[in-house]
Amino acid sequence: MTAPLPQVFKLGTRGSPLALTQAGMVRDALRAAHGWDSIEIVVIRTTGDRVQDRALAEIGGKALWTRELDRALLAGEVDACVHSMKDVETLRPAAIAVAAMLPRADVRDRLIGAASVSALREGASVGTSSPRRAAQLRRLRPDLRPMLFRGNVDTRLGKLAAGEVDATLLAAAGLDRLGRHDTGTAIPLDQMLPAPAQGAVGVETRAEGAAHDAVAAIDDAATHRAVDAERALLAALAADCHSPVAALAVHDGDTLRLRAELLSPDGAEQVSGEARGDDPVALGARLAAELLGRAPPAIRALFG
Ligand SMILES: NCc1[nH]cc(CCC(=O)O)c1CC(=O)O
Repeated sequence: MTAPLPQVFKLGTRGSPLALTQAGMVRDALRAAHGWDSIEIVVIRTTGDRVQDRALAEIGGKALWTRELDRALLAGEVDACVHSMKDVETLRPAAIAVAAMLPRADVRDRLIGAASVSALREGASVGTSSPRRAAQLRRLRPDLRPMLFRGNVDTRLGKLAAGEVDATLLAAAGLDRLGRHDTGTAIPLDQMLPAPAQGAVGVETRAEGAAHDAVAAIDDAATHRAVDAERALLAALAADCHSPVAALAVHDGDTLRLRAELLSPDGAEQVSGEARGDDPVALGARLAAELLGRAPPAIRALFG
């Protein structure tokens, strides 16, 4: 039996300004699709929100952004949860499904504090706690010094303004959603390939039931297929958040073109490649295997 839709549809989210903006976008899309006027946004504090002083990779990884939201979803306290797909583990509980993704935003990273990576002064410090961004920066410029940098977008921009670092990197998607269209300069994709799923907002529901089917009505299939390919690559690599991995799938007619890059943490070693295919999951797995097969030992040791 399928559970009926509740009177008030509850949308779970983290409480950061970006998370709330994204939840509002999902609410608006559900309202437009179904005419619902009773959608309540329920803020749930996650472990990732509480722990601000250490790199996520040290304290347990991406699950820290979803655990409390998963629990509320499975307990029926909310009907759906909104996530940045970039922050969602590839291995998810079987009773939870990604019912929809919103149309993807600008996938690039933006540099804030200099006009380009080459314009940064010799030895500049760059605030980031992303192993991918740190490795990519050092591959481009071994003199740069990545510095641990956490907190939400406004916190990071505040630390930059206070002079704690010379520059920082943030996803264009988050900046744009916060109305910060003029903050920073986009780094070209051939210099910095984004994180898998960057720029994609996903909506998870319980795998079965009316909420799943109602949310599926707002799915952007093109975004969903591309992100599925990127996440399949990540899953096949058995990557964790210590592993510097970049990936981007784009549509080329009916086929997907997936590019990916694996790096050593210091950026000294890199392996990259691309593949095309129709089945997102098979494509991600195939490119992962191909890259691992060619990866130098320093990179292969980070995976599996
Ligand atoms: N890890 C934090 C996070 N998760 C999603 C985004 C940006 C929005 C997106 O990629 O959809 C950000 C901030 C950032 O990386 O600058």
